[in-house]
Amino acid sequence: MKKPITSDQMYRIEENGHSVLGMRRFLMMENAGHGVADFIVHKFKRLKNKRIVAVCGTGNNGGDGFVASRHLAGHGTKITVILLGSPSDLRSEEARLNWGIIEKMNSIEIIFGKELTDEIKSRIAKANIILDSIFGTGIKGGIREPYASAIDAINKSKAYVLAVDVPSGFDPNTGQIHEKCVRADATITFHRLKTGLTKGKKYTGPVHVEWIGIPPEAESGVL
Ligand SMILES: NC(=O)C1=CN([C@@H]2O[C@H](COP(=O)(O)OP(=O)(O)OC[C@H]3O[C@@H](n4cnc5c(N)ncnc54)[C@H](O)[C@@H]3O)[C@@H](O)[C@H]2O)[C@@H](O)CC1
Ligand SMILES: [K+]
Repeated sequence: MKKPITSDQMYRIEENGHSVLGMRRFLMMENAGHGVADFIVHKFKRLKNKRIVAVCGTGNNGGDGFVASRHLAGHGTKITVILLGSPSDLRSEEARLNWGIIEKMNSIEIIFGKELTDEIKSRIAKANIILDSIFGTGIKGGIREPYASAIDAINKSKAYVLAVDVPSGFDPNTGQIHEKCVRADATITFHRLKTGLTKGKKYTGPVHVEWIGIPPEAESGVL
């Protein structure tokens, strides 16, 4: 197994890949989102008529959820993207780019807002598959609303839950919980294991590492 890394090391590797090697962040996000979609396609041989709900935050973890949803749209599924926030809160260029694409897709239902409305709760409750794209390596401090209620709603649902990078609420470095945490059936993490993911499977389920095309040379000077 390759050596696990901290979230800070991951950001430095990403920055080297983007700025030094020209492997742009939007390409990394494309590979991450495609990896998530591919994982679901292989896990569920028949996706037709499955209700997939991607619950997304406003950072790049959410952006991975937008990309995964776009890839899954070709499989005859019913996909809903829930953005917990406003599109104007999307922080990075790559998340905004991918939001701009799914906004134009009739095959994806989009719901957004800063509160966990009954409509959002109902979509989560009725889902067969949930992509947990609320927080990844950018998580800091206690969980605020509407995220705390969204985590509760995901944990209450009977859906298969795939955590994108880390379960939301899980500290990628220590494996500790930020008050509450998505309890995932499986986790797909990117580039390398994060150190916290080696600390027990209660919240993560089995962890799959997806290579997202960052050249190994980007690790130079970091590891
Ligand atoms: N590092 C990399 O090389 C790559 C990262 N990608 C994805 O990007 C993620 C990291 O993205 P970001 O750095 O944008 O961070 P995240 O998307 O993990 O989270 C950041 C967002 O959550 C908010 N937030 C953080 N803690 C909170 C709390 N306790 N309560 C409420 N809001 C909180 C922040 O204000 C921010 O809006 C990774 O986990 C991964 O999924 C991928 O797109 C591919 C490449
Ligand atoms: K997540």
